[in-house]
Amino acid sequence: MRAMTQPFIEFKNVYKRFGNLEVLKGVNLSIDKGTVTVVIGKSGSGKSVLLKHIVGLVKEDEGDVLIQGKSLNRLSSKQARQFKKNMSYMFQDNALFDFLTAFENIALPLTETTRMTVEQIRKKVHDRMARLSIEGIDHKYPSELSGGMRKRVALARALVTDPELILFDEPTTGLDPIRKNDVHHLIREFQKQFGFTAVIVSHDIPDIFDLAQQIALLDEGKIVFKGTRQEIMACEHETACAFIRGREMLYDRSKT
Ligand SMILES: Nc1ncnc2c1ncn2[C@@H]1O[C@H](COP(=O)(O)OP(=O)(O)OP(=O)(O)O)[C@@H](O)[C@H]1O
Repeated sequence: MRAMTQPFIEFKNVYKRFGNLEVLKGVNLSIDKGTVTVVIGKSGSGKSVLLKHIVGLVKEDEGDVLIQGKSLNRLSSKQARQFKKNMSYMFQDNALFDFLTAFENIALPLTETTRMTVEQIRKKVHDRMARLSIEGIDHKYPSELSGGMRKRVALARALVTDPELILFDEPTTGLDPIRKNDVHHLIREFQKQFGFTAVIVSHDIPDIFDLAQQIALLDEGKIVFKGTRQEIMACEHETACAFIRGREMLYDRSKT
């Protein structure tokens, strides 16, 4: 019975501090398999730190992060390897390697983590490139591509291993509103097609809500609101409402 309802990822009372700075102060969040969760919150509130717990780049001081009911810290090295293999991420700051071509960037997770042949890799990479409409740029370096194209290459790389889980940290940073919507659309389409679980940190409010089954607001070190798009937009939760109203005003201004 428990197995039926077990979340894919669960933060249980997670605390994290850096020196004197307490960033997470008892985070509780459940993420179900195959769903999209959007994490919002003020700049510096700890959204990236939250994501980095899942990747293992940051370790909690107190509490626990569970993957399918098992503490990340208690996975055997084989289980940890398996989990990492089934996960990919698209982070704003380490999007692509400048010294690798578009093809090499997309192929990298396959060359690093699988024993696929050169031909199998070529097929897989070209399939993802075709689905993202970026054929013919195999030999281009990131510096030769537009911002929107670079995001597509990063997305192709995140998708190339058929991961069960993809973490997106502000995947549309630096794009204009049209290209932002373009990336949202691609994430939504691929999530529907491949069914991966997604956790997206985003400031694209309210547009990003269209993708999400669950929206979580991180504020003062805690998840103070969890709900659907309809629930947050109904504006019945004071903090969540104030946050999205503030953001919407900024968002509308940036569109004009
Ligand atoms: N490795 C680290 N060492 C020290 N401080 C850190 C570290 N990582 C994050 N922080 C601090 O933790 C706080 C939360 O950072 P985080 O990047 O998670 O915020 P965020 O909500 O993602 O912000 P933004 O929306 O601006 O990207 C910040 O004050 C940051 O400086």
